[in-house]
Amino acid sequence: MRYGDTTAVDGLSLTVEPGTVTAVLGPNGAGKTTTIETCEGYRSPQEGKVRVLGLDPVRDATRLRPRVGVMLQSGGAWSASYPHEMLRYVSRLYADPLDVDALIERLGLGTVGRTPYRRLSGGQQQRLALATALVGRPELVFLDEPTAGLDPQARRATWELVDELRASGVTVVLSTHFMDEAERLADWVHVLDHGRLIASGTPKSLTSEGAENTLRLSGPPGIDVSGLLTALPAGFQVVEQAPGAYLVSGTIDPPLLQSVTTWFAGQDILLDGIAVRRRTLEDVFLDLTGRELRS
Ligand SMILES: Nc1ncnc2c1ncn2[C@@H]1O[C@H](COP(=O)(O)OP(=O)(O)OP(=O)(O)O)[C@@H](O)[C@H]1O
Repeated sequence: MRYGDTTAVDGLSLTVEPGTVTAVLGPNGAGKTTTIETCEGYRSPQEGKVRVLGLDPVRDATRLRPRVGVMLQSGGAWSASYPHEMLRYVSRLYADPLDVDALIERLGLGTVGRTPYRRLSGGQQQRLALATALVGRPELVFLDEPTAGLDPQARRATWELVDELRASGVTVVLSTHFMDEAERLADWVHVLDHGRLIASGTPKSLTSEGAENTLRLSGPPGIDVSGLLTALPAGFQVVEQAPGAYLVSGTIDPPLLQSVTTWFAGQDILLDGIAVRRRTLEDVFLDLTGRELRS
């Protein structure tokens, strides 16, 4: 997929298994939305082939529309419409829709019935977009950043809905910038960068590759950790990830933990947090895509 001189999606090849939740991850501009919108039939690729439920998303759009739910990153709503009105209208386009009132309650939109779409908060607009994607009982749902801008309660409610969709056999493809969300929800994760697939696997397989776990320390900022590095066996890494937050990577075992705390005691530094954790998907993501801010 090219936009002028920009190649947004570049030789990407991936498959989504029916009945699973797949997360598409990647830094800003990686090509996630373009990929998803191409699968939704909103964009035609200049090269390559897309099949959704065995059909061509552009040529067979009329056959696909009743079977596919779409939540766009933004837009897609009539600005003057009320949430109930809009959802009821959309529901009537489907043969066997969900109960609109129940869905409205479920997504916490019961109290905003008389507020036009344009005056809803960003999070309420997101929830209405999610309801619109689900009301037709789709077999396959595309959710582009479904929890962006949601408060923690709404985020959890969305996660539960996605769990239920999977339990009822619906296939879910979502993009997200929340690594904990991908780890919590996804059966399969695809990481894109510069329009290419750079990693693919279950959250568990991706996080168990490389270092087994990490040691996270918190204490005063700006400690010179080069001395600690020399006190540890070869092959370990120590970085100050954020002011006062230190990460030791390598195989963390009890003697290693002892070496670390002994070194800090020798420096007369009192740490206020020590935690041994396995690598998170966020660690993997930053390793794969770098820590620098993208332009
Ligand atoms: N309509 C367009 N015209 C020109 N360039 C575009 C257009 N849409 C996207 N792009 C470019 O294509 C690339 C991929 O964009 P895309 O929106 O697919 O990325 P993304 O991974 O979804 O990003 P984000 O996480 O910021 O939503 C970017 O470089 C973007 O600037």
